[in-house]
Amino acid sequence: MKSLEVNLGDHSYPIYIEKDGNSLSSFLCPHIKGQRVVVISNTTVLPIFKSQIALALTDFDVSYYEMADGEANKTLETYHDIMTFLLEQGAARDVTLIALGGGVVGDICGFVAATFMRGVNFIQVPTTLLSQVDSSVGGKTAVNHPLGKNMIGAFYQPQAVFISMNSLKTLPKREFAAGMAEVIKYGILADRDLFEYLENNIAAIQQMDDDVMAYIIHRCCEIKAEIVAEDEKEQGRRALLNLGHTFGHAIEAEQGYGNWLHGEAVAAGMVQACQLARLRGWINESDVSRVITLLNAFDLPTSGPDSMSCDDYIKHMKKDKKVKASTIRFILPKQLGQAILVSDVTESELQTIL
Ligand SMILES: NC(=O)c1ccc[n+]([C@@H]2O[C@H](COP(=O)([O-])OP(=O)(O)OC[C@H]3O[C@@H](n4cnc5c(N)ncnc54)[C@H](O)[C@@H]3O)[C@@H](O)[C@H]2O)c1
Ligand SMILES: O=C(O)C(=O)C[C@@H](O)[C@H](O)[C@H](O)COP(=O)(O)O
Ligand SMILES: [Zn+2]
Repeated sequence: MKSLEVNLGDHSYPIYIEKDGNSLSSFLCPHIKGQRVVVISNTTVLPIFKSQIALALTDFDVSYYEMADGEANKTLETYHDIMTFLLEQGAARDVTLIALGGGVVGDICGFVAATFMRGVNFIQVPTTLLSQVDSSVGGKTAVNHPLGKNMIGAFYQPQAVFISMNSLKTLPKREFAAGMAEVIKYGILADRDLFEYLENNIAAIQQMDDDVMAYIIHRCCEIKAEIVAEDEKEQGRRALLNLGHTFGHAIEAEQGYGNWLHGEAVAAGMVQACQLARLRGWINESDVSRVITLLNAFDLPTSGPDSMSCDDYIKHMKKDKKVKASTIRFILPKQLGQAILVSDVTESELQTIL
């Protein structure tokens, strides 16, 4: 068992990382405040882990909410259904919500927790690689709007994050790859050594070698925890975690939520960001090729959908949350391992790379 802390003063919390999930009960229970627990999960994940979570929660009064699977259900309608379920179950301010699943479940459960009776306790138990390295940490909670990704949400931190690497064993290959896109993102934006470690350990990652995955998950959580501790509400540096997302969110919204997985859209978006940086002479052709080669190793897309025009991207990117004074802002790599926020990308530059 490894653990690290997200240092946020009076709302600091631990991230536990374990290989087999055996300590679920001993690490989870101290973070549950009352007797009532509602586990929010989905129709794919709950059947796999219900007996394990039920065993860990034998001392509590537990109910389960199973949402439909998929990004297309990260909506206000599902949010409303969960609220109705909580009220019908008689949940009160002393309830603890547990998000058991990937980023979709985590984001929606977090938003419910932030707003049910103006805020209740919640714990993240992420079961996908993407949610273990990214979405369960940092307190961004949200649902999608047809006009834009994560448009309705709140910053609301969990009480704890419990990662069992064992859960990756049942994860479909395509979902594992989508998680690798966010892993590669950390290498590009913050840690050249991590990027090189990924390049040097492709086979071990593909085989989900325990030690290699433990290192990767821990390092990604460490980078995210450090950035979030410095800038919880994205007033500055946290925006760097959005590398690839300005383009990626446009792809997800334009293609219809769930058709491109979030990680796949981010992969294509990171290549587009690298190409913009290359155009400006910041990173060289060989760095762009290294990013593409690494993404290719996990069968991730390295360009956007052929059907999308530059205008299609711009239409969505104009609604991006980083827009300031009507200007679309992008995260671009200065070099491998360092990224910056830029506000002066021209339409002509976009036309060139898209
Ligand atoms: N809040 C944040 O900071 C943040 C960060 C990154 C991504 N996100 C959001 O996260 C979402 C993507 O998350 P995701 O990639 O985890 O997708 P997801 O939640 O849709 O999970 C992917 C698929 O894997 C299934 N699954 C989950 N765990 C499993 C397991 N152990 N075994 C078998 N199947 C399993 C799910 O049912 C689903 O079908 C997007 O909505 C994205 O916007 C949020
Ligand atoms: O935690 C963050 O900050 C991130 O940007 C992480 C991203 O990987 C994640 O997809 C996030 O949900 C995007 O945030 P948004 O504010 O662009 O919706
Ligand atoms: Zn993301």
